Amino acid sequence: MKQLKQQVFEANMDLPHYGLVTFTWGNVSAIDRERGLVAIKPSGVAYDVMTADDMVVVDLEGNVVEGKWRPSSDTATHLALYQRYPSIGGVVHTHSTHATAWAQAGLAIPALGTTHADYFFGDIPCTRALTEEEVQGQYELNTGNVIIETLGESEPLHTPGIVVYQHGPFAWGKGAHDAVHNAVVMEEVAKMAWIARGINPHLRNIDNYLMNKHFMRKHGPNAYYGQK
Ligand SMILES: O=C(CO)[C@@H](O)[C@H](O)COP(=O)(O)O
Repeated sequence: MKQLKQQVFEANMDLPHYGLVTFTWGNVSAIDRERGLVAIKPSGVAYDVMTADDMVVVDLEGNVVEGKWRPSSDTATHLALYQRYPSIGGVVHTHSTHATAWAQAGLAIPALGTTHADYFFGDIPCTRALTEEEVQGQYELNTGNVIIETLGESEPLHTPGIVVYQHGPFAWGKGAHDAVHNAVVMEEVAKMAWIARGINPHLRNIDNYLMNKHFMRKHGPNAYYGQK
C-alpha cells in the first residue's frame, strides 16, 4: 500500500496546486481492488503539513486498517462509487469555485465546447437535492447513492464527474491522478460555461457530431457514440 499512499498523497497535493481547494477542503482517494483497500486523505489535515504517511487506508466497509488519523469525512461517498462502478480507480471531491457555483445553482454544467467534449460526454450532471432524511441519516453514504442514482447505468469514465446539488463537485478516473485531472478540467469548463452563458444567454450546447469527434479522438473509436 506504500505506493498507493504515495500516489494518493501526490494527487491530494495537486488540489491546492491547481487552486481547487482552500484550507483543508476536498479529498482524493484511490483503490487497490486486488486487496480491497482504499487509501484516502486524512480528515482535517492541512495540505502544507501533509505527508504520504498521513494517508489513511480503509477497507470497503470504511474500517481503518492503517493510519494515525481519521479518514476523510467523505470516505463513505468514495466507497459507494468504488463498490458500484468497477472501472473507477480514483475519486476526488473539491469545492472548486465555479463547479460549486453550478452545484449551488442546481444546474448541470452544459457541454458548450470541445474542451468539455474532450473529457466529458454530454453535460456534467447535477444531482437532485438530498431529502431531510438522507441528510440526517448516513449523509455521506446517501451523497454517494444520489450520485449513483443520477449516473444510472452509464459508464462513469465517459462522463467522469458530477455536481452534487447544494454541495459541490465529485470527479473520478482510472486512478488518483486521472481523477484530479478530470476535476481540474471540470473546474475550467464550469468557468468557461459561466462566462460563455453570460456573453450569450441563448447559447446552445455543442453539436453532437463535434462532441463525438472530440470524445472519440480521446477515448478511441469504441467509445460511446450517440445522443446524450
Ligand atoms: O465537503 C466537505 C465539507 O462540506 C468536505 O469535503 C471537506 O471539505 C473536507 O473534509 P475532510 O476530507 O477534511 O474530512
